[in-house]
Amino acid sequence: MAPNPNPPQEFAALFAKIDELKPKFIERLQEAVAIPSVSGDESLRPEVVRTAHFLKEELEKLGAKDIELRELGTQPPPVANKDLQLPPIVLSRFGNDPNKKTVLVYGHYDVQPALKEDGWSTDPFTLTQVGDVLYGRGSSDDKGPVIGWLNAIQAHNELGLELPVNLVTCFEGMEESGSLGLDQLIAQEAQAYFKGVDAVTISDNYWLGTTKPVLTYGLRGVNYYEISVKGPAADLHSGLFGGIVAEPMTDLVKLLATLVETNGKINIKGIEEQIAPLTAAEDALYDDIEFDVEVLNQATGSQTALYKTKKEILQHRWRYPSLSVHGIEGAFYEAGAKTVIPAHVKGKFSIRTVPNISSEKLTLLVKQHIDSEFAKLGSPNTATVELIHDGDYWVSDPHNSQFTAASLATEAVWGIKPDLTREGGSIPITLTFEKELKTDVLLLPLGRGDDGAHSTNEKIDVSNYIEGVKTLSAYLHYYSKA
Ligand SMILES: C[C@H](N)C(=O)N[C@@H](Cc1c[nH]cn1)C(=O)O
Ligand SMILES: [Zn+2]
Ligand SMILES: [Zn+2]
Repeated sequence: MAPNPNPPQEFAALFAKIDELKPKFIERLQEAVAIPSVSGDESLRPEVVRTAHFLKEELEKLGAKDIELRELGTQPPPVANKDLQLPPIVLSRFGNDPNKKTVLVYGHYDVQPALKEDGWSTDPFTLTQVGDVLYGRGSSDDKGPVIGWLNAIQAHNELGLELPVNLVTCFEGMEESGSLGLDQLIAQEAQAYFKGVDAVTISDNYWLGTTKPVLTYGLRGVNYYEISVKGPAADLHSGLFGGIVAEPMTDLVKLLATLVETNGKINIKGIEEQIAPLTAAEDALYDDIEFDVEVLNQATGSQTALYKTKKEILQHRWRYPSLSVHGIEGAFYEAGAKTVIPAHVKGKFSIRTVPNISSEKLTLLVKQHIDSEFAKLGSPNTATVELIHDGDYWVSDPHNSQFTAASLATEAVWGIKPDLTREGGSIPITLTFEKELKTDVLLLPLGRGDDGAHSTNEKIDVSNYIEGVKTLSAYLHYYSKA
C-alpha cells in the first residue's frame, strides 16, 4: 500500500520531518536490534537489562522526565538460576500538563530467540536492509514499534512542536515470557506513576495482511504448560538399557500426541463447552474484512492451511482456541546419531484461550487429561504437568475515542480507513491495564501480517516503520482533540 499522497496540511511539517529523519530512525532501530534481548534465555538476561539501559539513555536524550528502571525482583520458578533478576520496567514521562490528556504507551524490548542456523538469511541481531525491507529479530515484534514512539517524540522535538498529550512510557522486558512481575507493578502504580492516564496504546501486533492497515480490538489469551517426565537417574546407553527400562521420551511423545489432532481439534475434554457461542452479529463482522487463504499461504510460505474460507480462517485465529506443541527440553536434537535414552524430558505446549475460557478451569482440565492419559500407559516413570504462565484474552469496543483517533490517523497517513480486527496472538498485560487503570486500550499495529514475528527472517518494511511513526504521531494529535 502506498502512503497517502495528500496528507492533511496540519501534518505537512511533521511528516516531512519524519521523512528527513529516516536514516536516524533506522540507525536507532539498528542499535536496539543489535542487543540480543531474549527473555526466554537465562544466559542472555544481562542483554535484556542492557536494552533497558539503552532505552533509558535514548529517553534521556529526548528530554523525558522521571525516568526509572523499576526492578521487579527475582524470577519465580521454574528457573535454573534462583537468583535471576527480572528485567526492569522502563518508566518515563513527557509532559505533565493538567490541561492535556495523558496517553500511556506500552511496548516490550525483549525478543524471541533467534539463531542464524535456524534458517535466517542474515544475522538475526544485525538489522540488515535489503531493498525496502529491514530484517532482524525484534524489527517488528516489538523493537520497531517501541523505537517508533521515540522517533515520534524526536520529530516533535526537532520541529519545536509540543507533544499534544502528556506521554507516559511503560516498556517491559518479559513480554515474550509471560510479563512476569508487571501485573503487580501496574496495580501498585495505578494511583501513583500512572495516575491520570486517560488512555493506553499498545503497538505490538500486526496488520492482517500486507496491504491494508488495521486497528485491533481483541486478543487471544495464552496458557503455557510444561509436561515433565522423569525416569532413570541419569541418561543411559540405549544399547545397554534399551528394552529393559521405561523411557521418558516414549511416554512424553505419547502424551503430547494425545493433546491435539492434525486438523487442529483439541482433545482435552471440557474446553469446547466454555467457548462463547458465535452470534449472527459477530459472524457478520467478518464479511467486510479483507483477507483470503492466499494471504495466509503467503505468510506461511506454504500450502498448509487447515481452512479454505476467510470466515473459517479468521474465526479459528481469533475466536476459537488452539493448542500448539512447541518443543522438548532434555531431548537429543542436534545433527548426528547419538544413541542416548534421555532421563528427564520436558514437553512444552500452549493453548490460546478465547472468551469465556477460564485459565484456572483450563489448567484443571489439562491436569486431568495428562493424569488420565499417563495412567493408561502403565509406565513406572513419573509425569507431571505445570502451568508456566498465563495471560487472559481481551475483547474491547472498537468505536471509542481512541479508535476514532487512530482511524483518522491511519487515513491521514495511508489514505484508507483501517479494518477492525482481532489478533490470534496474546499480549497478556492488556487486560491488566484496562482493569487497573480503568481506561480503554487501543492496539495500533505498525507491521504487516507477513513480518515473520517469532519466525526466521523477521522483518519490517521501511514504509511500515516510517509511515508508522507518522501514524503514531497523528494519532496523538487526533486523540488530544477527541
Ligand atoms: C502479539 C505479541 N507481539 C506477541 O508475540 N505475544 C506473545 C506473548 C507470549 C506469551 N507467552 C509467550 N509469549 C505471543 O502471543 O506468543
Ligand atoms: Zn510482541
Ligand atoms: Zn512476540
